[in-house]
Amino acid sequence: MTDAHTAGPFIAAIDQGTTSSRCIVFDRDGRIVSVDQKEHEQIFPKPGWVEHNANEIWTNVQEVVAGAIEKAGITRDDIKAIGITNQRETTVLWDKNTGEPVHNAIVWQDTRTDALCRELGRNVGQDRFRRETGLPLASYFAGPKARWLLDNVDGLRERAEAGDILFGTMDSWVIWNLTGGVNGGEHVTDVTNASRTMLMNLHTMRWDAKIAESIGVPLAMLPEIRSSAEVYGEITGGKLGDLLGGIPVASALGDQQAALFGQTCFSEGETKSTYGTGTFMVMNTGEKIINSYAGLLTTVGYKIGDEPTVYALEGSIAVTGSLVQWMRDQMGLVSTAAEIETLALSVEDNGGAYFVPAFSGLFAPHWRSDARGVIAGLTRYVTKAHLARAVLEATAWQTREIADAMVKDSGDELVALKVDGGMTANNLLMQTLADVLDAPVVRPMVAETTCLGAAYAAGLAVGFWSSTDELRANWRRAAEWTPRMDAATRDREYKNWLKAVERTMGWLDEDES
Ligand SMILES: Nc1ncnc2c1ncn2[C@@H]1O[C@H](COP(=O)(O)OP(=O)(O)O)[C@@H](O)[C@H]1O
Ligand SMILES: O=P(O)(O)OC[C@H](O)CO
Repeated sequence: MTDAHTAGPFIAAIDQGTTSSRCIVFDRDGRIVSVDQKEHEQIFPKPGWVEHNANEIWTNVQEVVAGAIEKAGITRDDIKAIGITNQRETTVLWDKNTGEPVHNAIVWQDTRTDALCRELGRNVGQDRFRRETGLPLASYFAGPKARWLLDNVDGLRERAEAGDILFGTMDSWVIWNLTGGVNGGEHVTDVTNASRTMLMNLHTMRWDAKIAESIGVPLAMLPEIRSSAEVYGEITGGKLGDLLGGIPVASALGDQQAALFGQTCFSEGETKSTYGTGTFMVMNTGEKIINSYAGLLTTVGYKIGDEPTVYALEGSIAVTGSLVQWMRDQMGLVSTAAEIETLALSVEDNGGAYFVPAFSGLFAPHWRSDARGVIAGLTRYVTKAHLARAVLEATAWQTREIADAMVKDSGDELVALKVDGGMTANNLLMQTLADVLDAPVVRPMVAETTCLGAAYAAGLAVGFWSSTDELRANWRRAAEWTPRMDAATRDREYKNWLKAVERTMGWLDEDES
């Protein structure tokens, strides 16, 4: 246990993320009692394709849950409930009779459905998808990934139509396995995860039969859509049956929505941004569904049991922390992610260089799958230290573009930004962010807001916490960065950034993917 004075009971949360799975045990004050984490393999079969082995993920989930319980030195009687949060959109199909995935899971970053999305745009029209699902047609979302599997795995469509194949994002896969798997596992998803499939109607909160038909996904394979905080079932399955049998599985939220919840952004207009592999800024828009005209996603923020649905606007950036990883692993420019800050601090500025990491096209607010990465403004003056600056600035400027879009769509000014995620350890980045946003940036004491949000939702579902007001009292500021950049510099740099963004577009031709 991290704190000798921490007393039970506790809530556990599983975060099934893009690069790793972790389990965290929290106490009633929302403090971390123990953590266990395990990375899984990233599989790149072709350029632009990214897969995960869903069996490896399930094995890791069981190990980290057992690991966190052991590290906390507690037993099943000390745990009141377990919550789930997960990388969103990543899609797995499995045979309900054997529990075996029919293919590796297709990850959210995977661009193999680009051509399919363009075809759907021509045949059905962009507007229809945006209006009903809140999402632009893009390879990012789950529905087209399921269609790709149905078209490319031999005999799969017939098996799916016969009702033998189940579809899930990672929440569904984990919950089904936790609650019994082939022996009666619950096939459910929550409204936040369902809102990323491109198959759920945002207005009715049900699967949209016409949209599903136009994408080519049989309704028979889809899970039941439930709220984000309620008991879906009890742990009975796998290795965890003996250790934690009977513990209620009581929440599910996509990881960015969980972070919104963990940051206690419960009021309309409150906004958080999470800096990990990618970056995701999410604004609570209350019970209002705001159609985006500025390139954001309209999505579900959360739904607690029978309470009304809370909606959100989201700006998703595909590549931020993964650019730092790329500089480390592919370019060898630094040996650890943290070193990028030391290298960047060895120079005053970016030396005129701008790095737009459009590795999977550009997500919000552009949604351009034909874009590819660019380093603009190169001269012989530029050193690797300037590039390190440009790498960090890329995250800040991409956030600025999203913040501008949020102001346009919501009409609300950004008063302050709550941040979390691995990259917030970088002080230079956080200062640059405050500078380019011209707004304060604040980080809470518990930076593991994703797991915390899932724990909060599970705790509310079983009465461990009584209300969101009680949760709000747990939020404590750990650090704050205030803007220091003068307006003229900010405007000049933003203009240069936007020029560099222009240069990424149209790199791929219509017939390329
Ligand atoms: N000090 C740092 N400076 C810049 N980037 C960092 C730093 N520390 C970690 N990162 C980046 O943050 C990401 C990890 O953050 P995390 O929140 O664990 O991500 P995820 O949940 O997406 O796996 C990695 O992409 C890594 O490159
Ligand atoms: O697992 P993360 O933190 O990289 O988050 C991934 C997002 O949910 C993708 O939409």
